[in-house]
Amino acid sequence: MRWYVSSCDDLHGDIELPPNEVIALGRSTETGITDKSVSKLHTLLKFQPAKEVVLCKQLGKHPVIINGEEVAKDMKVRIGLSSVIELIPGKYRYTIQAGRGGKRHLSDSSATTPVKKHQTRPPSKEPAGETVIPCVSRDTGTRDTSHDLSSNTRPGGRVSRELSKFLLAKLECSSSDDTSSSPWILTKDLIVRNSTSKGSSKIAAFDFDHTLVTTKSGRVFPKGPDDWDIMCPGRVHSKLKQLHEDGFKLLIISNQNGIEAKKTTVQQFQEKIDKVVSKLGVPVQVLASPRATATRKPAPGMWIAFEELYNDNVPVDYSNSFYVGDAAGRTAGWDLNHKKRKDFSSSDREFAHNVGLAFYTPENFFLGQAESTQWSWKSFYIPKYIEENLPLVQDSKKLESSKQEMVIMVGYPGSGKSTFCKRHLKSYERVNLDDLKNYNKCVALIENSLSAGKSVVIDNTCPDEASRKRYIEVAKKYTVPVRCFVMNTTIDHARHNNRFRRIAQSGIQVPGIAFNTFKSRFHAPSSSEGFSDVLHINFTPYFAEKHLEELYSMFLGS
Ligand SMILES: Nc1ncnc2c1ncn2[C@@H]1O[C@H](COP(=O)(O)OP(=O)(O)OP(=O)(O)O)[C@@H](O)[C@H]1O
Repeated sequence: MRWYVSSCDDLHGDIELPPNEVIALGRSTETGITDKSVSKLHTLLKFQPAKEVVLCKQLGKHPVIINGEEVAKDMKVRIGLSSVIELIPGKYRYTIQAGRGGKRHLSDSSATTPVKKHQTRPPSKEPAGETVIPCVSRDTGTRDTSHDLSSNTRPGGRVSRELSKFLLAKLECSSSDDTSSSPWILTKDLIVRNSTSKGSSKIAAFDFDHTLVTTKSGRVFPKGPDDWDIMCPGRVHSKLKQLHEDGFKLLIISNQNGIEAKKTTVQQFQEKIDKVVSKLGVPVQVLASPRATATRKPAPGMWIAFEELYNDNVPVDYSNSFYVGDAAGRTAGWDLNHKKRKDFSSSDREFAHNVGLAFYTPENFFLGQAESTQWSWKSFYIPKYIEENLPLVQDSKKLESSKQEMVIMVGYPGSGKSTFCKRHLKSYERVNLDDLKNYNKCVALIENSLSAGKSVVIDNTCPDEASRKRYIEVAKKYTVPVRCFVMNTTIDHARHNNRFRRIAQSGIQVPGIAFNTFKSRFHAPSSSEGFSDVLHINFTPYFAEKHLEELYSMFLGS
């Protein structure tokens, strides 16, 4: 399969990306770009067929925008098919395409290779600081109002069978309730309203609030159960009717966070959906998530449940299916008039990416407006850490000491402290406030262990001097040296771990405020507090099973 870079603005024919060779994209007679803000060697591209990625390095002094994210000079990123590169923000847009045939030309079939092969400054080895930007659904940046889904290059869904099975087993959801004539199936993790339409390989899936319905009052959140209206009614009605006639199964996939937050009830949601579905006048299946487990978008649980339980065992044709949602990560002023507020998140776009569906915004899908390229992913995206391969600890310092000691861990909730202690300080007594419930019990366990000659590790967040001092005092009493291990995990990464713990291990999800509290209290530990050494621990991912790594590598929200 050959890969190409295509000008979205039809500036010239497609440029083939030769495998494992570096080419430059920039100002040249061949590209026709004369704009001085584009350098001659603006962006270097290297197609790596074995990894199915294109490595991009930015050389021009102005940043490029890749999939909505700014990439500064000298930064490298890896991108996939359908990724969009803007050489300068909003201008000279290119997309990565694949094809089996020869070179395609958008406008000039006689175009020669339009950029010079770059010989003098090839990227050296892949840098530690390389960022990975996931490839995106083909809507991004390309003007696509026709929804010709046949050109989607994505081969199929992204979720493996193992992960599907794993998550389905975790979720409380069921395929049917034979004892009831109601279309509703209510379980802890999923609210389902069955439709009369049969399963289909073609799925037209939609978010609910602010995609199919809006509030009558104009508020973001409805004032009450009757504060709703169909979005741009004419367009939505005709589009859904057409899709239904064309054999698409219509599906709503919606987070209903208000239920867990007790702002609304399941019954109120059911009443609203009944009215909306009746007003839409076409059969629509509804799946909604009442709590923040694997069914909460962007996690893939609702889609997995749909595919496995609610599509009459008909396999989904991903080249003919898509998802439309308003949570697209667009920045403020993304519209033509620069008036629109920023999207509250990118969870719809992330959800579509996780499961492998093409993604559209409602403005593009229903109103035919060009997709804005002003967007970015809002959730943490982990593969860059997996690929960075940082050493666990700098300078090959020893983790377990041969002499008795106390280690105090410091790090955000969810930063991986407990996992680290269990894996790397196995012979130490682990003292955890969450397990023991109070400080006195912690001190008792520390004293017992130290007097028995055993090393201890304090596995609490310990953000500031005061929270560490009380443990250092106990160590002093036993004349045992103390080291401090600080987790380098960032706040966003820790939030990601927190979601992963809830989804994969049905563990606790620490409330969001705990992260901000840690951040505001954090005071970097120093040897002046009485530490014989302070070590910085890099988060080093480890997974016992492949499907867990797969889940961890997805967008999970926060
Ligand atoms: N090295 C790792 N590789 C893969 N997953 C990890 C790793 N470290 C932690 N995790 C996952 O991240 C989540 C949080 O990890 P862990 O419970 O160790 O954090 P913590 O800092 O002890 O959190 P808390 O302070 O809230 O108790 C868990 O689901 C865990 O499985």
